Amino acid sequence: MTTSPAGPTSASPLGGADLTSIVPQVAGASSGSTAGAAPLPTAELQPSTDSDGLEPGTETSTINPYLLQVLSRPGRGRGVFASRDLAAGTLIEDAPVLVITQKEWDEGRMNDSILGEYGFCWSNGGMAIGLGMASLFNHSASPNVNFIRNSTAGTIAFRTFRSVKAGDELCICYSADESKLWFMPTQGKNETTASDSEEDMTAGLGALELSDDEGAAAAKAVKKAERETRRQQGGKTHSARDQRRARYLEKMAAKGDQGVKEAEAKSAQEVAPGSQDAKAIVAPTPVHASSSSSTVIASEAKPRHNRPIVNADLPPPLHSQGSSRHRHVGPVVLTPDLEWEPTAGATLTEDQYALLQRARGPVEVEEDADNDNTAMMSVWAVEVHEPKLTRYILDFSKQIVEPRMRHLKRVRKRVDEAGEHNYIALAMVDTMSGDELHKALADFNPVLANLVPIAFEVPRSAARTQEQLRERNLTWPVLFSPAAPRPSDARGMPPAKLEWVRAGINRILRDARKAQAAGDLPVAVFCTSPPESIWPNIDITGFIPPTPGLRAAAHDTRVSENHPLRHAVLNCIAEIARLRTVPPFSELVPLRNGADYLLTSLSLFVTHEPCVMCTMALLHSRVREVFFVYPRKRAGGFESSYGVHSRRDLNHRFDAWRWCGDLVEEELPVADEIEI
Ligand SMILES: C[S@@+](CC[C@H](N)C(=O)[O-])C[C@H]1O[C@@H](n2cnc3c(N)ncnc32)[C@H](O)[C@@H]1O
Repeated sequence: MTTSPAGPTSASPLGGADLTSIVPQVAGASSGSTAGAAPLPTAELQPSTDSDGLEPGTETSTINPYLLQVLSRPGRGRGVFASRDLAAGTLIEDAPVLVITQKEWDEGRMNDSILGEYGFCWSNGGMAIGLGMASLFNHSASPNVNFIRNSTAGTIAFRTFRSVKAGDELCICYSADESKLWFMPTQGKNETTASDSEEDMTAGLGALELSDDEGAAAAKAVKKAERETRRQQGGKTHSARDQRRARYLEKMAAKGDQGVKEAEAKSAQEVAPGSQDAKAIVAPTPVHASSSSSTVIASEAKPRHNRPIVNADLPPPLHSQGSSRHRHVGPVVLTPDLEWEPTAGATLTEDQYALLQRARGPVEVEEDADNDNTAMMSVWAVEVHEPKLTRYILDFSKQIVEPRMRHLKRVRKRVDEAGEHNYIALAMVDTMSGDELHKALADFNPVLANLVPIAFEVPRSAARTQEQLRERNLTWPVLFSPAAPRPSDARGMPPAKLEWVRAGINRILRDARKAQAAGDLPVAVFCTSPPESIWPNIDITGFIPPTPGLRAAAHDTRVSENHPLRHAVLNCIAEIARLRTVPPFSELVPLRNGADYLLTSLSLFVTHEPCVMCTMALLHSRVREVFFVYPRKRAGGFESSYGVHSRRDLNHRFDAWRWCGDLVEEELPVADEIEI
């Protein structure tokens, strides 16, 4: 294989290094998926110079099995190009990196040097300089390459995520928000820029504004706050949301420049809660994610079109494969887990289990009614004296559609001294009189004219337990329809779990207070994989073990992000979704089908009963249980009549528990008092 004639320039972090020295690494890493892609003879590797205004003279030859080329383009310098068609999902580069610690980076003022344009954010706030082709991928708002950092191996893998034609430039996305770039991106062939996008017509200009100039950023935020105030003074009616936002900006302004910058950065921030700092995103580095990470995903695969690119070549969008479809990117920085002291004891005392109260949805209310063996209803039945009439009577009964009788078996046999009696249930007593039924039978078939309707008291519902079945069959045989096993109260909960729940509740209350102090609504969430010591018995309950170590915390950011959908629960689910796309979570193989829904077998703590939208999101994510403090009787997802968490007409149900114990922090506003 030929050495790059252009090689690295003096401005390159590679210095005078010979690129051939990394070829074995690249070839080795790629060969697994290259199947027969032998390097072409050098004669065929000549870079194209005839189109696209490519500048001759600076190109390399192809240097790896995928025949990537380095070509220069006016306005954006060198870039990486495909010299042959590549299928989606092709690993085109697996580049080793040089890691520079955060201290070295800062002390060496490397951000201000040429390296600042080439560094990838790395774990623990460090930066990495990618060898091989890694540093030469240009930015595109509609990239065709994803990259995944692996801090353990010290490499960055670059993979096409849609098919690429020979001659296409291979681009990654440095940031979905082009206003955070430190240069004015130019548009490549067949590329969409942010400024073309309907979403953001000013993104290009934003790039100029977001320099390192702190004064400009602060001035911009102050202007925004002034606009907000002017709007308020204009005598318009303002929503509580507008007012909260204005108060938030005022608060930030009162904190001085730093506060204004924070507010500005937060509004602009697109990374998920939990990602470390917004500064890294606006810093002049190709920061494809925010700073620190143990192993980090990078590219934002989402193009800036409104519609996702649909391409038959796309690899399956499994988050377990690490191909992120998610807008949020950032490092794996897990929020600390709960600290708790498991208490001894086999069972909870009466006082203890009263600390948790089930939020009962409509199904449970219905099931409670079903549990009442004395709940009866009246039906008309006829006794069949001549077996040959049975068929006619059953045909007649099919004409009467009565949902309230669905749980009844049609025929009841009874044996007494006089012999065997067979009765067939036909209609509800409250829908017709005995005479009307008699006439209907005769009209249906004259052979039924002699039948006399008899009123019976029968069970109102199917049997949920074997015991109920025995009991109810004594009056009339009913169907057996066992209810999902669900505790009616916390009595069966292990005492250790109660302490764990207490720790979770204390934590969200503290987080809510912090959110409130920062100007947001005091609503906080913590979602976690419960410790194995408090799992239910897997063999009996069919409990799917949760993803170990997976956890996230979030709070409501509707005020600070000025966005109506940034509810705490949604923020938290989004963070879990993001975490599942990055190692180590992306590398875990689901234990069984359905085991890798976003919140499968996870527990979630939330200060306030979630709204219906958030409850539905929890249901879709298959959360296992939710603990909350403040109910929202009017519009909550649990305690209102919606009872989203436990409906028979939805395909998942989960437990919702209200914490009724002491609160470590002084009380937060109750849910119906804050506008959430
Ligand atoms: C990581 S380097 C990419 C390789 C670089 N083009 C080179 O020649 O070394 C990042 C720099 O490339 C340039 N660049 C990347 N994408 C660009 C784009 N879409 N438009 C203009 N310049 C771009 C910017 O100057 C940026 O600072």
